Amino acid sequence: MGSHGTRGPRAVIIGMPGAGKTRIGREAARMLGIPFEDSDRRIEKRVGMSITRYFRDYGERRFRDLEADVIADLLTQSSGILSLGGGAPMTDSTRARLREYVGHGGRIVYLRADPQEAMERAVQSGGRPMLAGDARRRWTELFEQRDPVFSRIATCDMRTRSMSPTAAARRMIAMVNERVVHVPVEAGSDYDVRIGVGVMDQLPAMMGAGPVRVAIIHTASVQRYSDRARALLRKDGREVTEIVIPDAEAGKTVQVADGVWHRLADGGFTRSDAIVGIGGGAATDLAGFAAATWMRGIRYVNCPTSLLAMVDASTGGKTGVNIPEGKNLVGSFFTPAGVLADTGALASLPADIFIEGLGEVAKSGFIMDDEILRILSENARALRAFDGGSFTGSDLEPVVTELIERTVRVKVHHVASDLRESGLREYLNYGHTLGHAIEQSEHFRWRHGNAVAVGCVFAAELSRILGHLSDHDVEEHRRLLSSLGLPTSWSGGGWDDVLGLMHRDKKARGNTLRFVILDSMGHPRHLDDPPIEAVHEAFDRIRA
Ligand SMILES: NC(=O)c1ccc[n+]([C@@H]2O[C@H](COP(=O)([O-])OP(=O)(O)OC[C@H]3O[C@@H](n4cnc5c(N)ncnc54)[C@H](O)[C@@H]3O)[C@@H](O)[C@H]2O)c1
Ligand SMILES: O=C(O)C(=O)C[C@@H](O)[C@H](O)[C@H](O)COP(=O)(O)O
Repeated sequence: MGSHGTRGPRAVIIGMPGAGKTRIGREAARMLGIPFEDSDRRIEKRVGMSITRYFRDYGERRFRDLEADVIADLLTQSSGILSLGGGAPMTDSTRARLREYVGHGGRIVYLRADPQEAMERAVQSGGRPMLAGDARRRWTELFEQRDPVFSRIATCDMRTRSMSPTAAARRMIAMVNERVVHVPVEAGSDYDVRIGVGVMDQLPAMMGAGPVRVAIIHTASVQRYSDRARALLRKDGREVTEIVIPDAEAGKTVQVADGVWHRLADGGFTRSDAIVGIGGGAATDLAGFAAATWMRGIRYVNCPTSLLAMVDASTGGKTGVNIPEGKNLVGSFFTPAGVLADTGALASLPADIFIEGLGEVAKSGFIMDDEILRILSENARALRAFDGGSFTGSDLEPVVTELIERTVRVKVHHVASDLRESGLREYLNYGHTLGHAIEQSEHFRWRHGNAVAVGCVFAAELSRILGHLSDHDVEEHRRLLSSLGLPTSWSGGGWDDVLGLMHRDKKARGNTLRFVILDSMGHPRHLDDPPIEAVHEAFDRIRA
């Protein structure tokens, strides 16, 4: 199975002779515990002679036909890492099959060693008919013909200069496992959310060529990821300013934003410069707000480090700060240039903050994707036992990566055509009307995802009271959330205060409340000005 459920190899490796396709591919396959296949070896097996001899006896034309045939078979039969002969992608029919494979989610890694090193290795190992004669000159000629073709067909471009085969294999696995969600933006620039271990390495590329100065805005808790970002950006020739903001909601204030604006002014930040937000959702909300407001908008890239920020806060362009009267009451819609959700950062995430993030994941399941609910349900015990220290490389890692991708896709579905939240996007606010009121009443001692979990039960109860959702579906909310270690009830606050806070929710219109409820699982709807008794009754039902 390919990385996205396609039939065929997990990855196909292409590259020049001497690039290390066999060595690195074999090592990656060993690490993954899957077979390694090499098209050249398969050809030799099929014809019972060496490639050099086949070439000599039958010529290149016959060899290429045979090669295309063998590769067509391998692309359907192999489930491991498949390395292709150096010239294979130059055959039209093979390229067409490779495109088809990519169309179904397959990954093609173009392995690029240092050209001099690859050439010497290829020349010294001998037995390569395409390098007959002046081998070095032939290698260079072939490189010039093949490089543009390889670059076009590959989905991952991997340079191995100064990497050991083990490090290169690890990097390759990370690239193959990377998920990319494209975010179309009406009347704006599209961008990508890249998810996987090590994706932060793509920060300089995502930053684009324009910015000379880059401000990294982050909390102290993620200093190590900021250090990495700074090193990458400096190596890429950017001037980096580091701005450390207070942790969590304390960092999401107008006062903190004001401090950032002064730092940007002192650093001479112009319209062509940029911001990187690193941290949980509070940090990326603040960084986005600083980017949206500095000179009326400069480029920014988010590098979320908490689960909640990876699945939700970093994408979609809602940026903002809280004021004492309410959460997220000041802000703007301003989309990032890209999002790098480096799942390696989850290694340092405290378990309770990981669990909290599952609140938004479950919300996305409730409103749209029952596969999310299935994955959560089937893996509840393992998710609840999350331990950052042993996360990377564990069986839980692909499960979490899948949940992140699916949740981001739910988000993108709702924001792509409704950036400014005039209707469809409001569905993402399921559970938030009460959720935000709980956070506010608890002075943010309750974490956002936990408050949203209770808010989802409240919204489900409201749906049931109004005759939309079945008893079973409401109990399913409670069962799933509790199995993940999330709260489903709240004993703080009082009805009058909570009602007042809900009236300040951004979905409210004039004097009327507006909620998102469910018609049935996966089918949200708006609820305008509901009978206040029903709202009160739903509130009573979530009291502990
Ligand atoms: N803009 C949006 O669309 C959107 C969507 C959802 C939530 N949000 C906002 O996001 C915030 C909640 O996000 P959150 O749950 O990430 O909370 P958070 O930003 O407060 O982060 C939680 C805690 O985890 C720490 N942390 C984060 N990553 C870490 C890591 N890798 N290692 C160690 N510590 C780490 C943070 O320093 C913080 O202490 C709220 O302010 C919420 O309103 C915004
Ligand atoms: O992106 C959205 O739109 C959302 O509503 C996502 C929510 O999960 C998120 O918590 C968001 O911050 C809520 O925003 P608000 O507009 O209700 O303040």
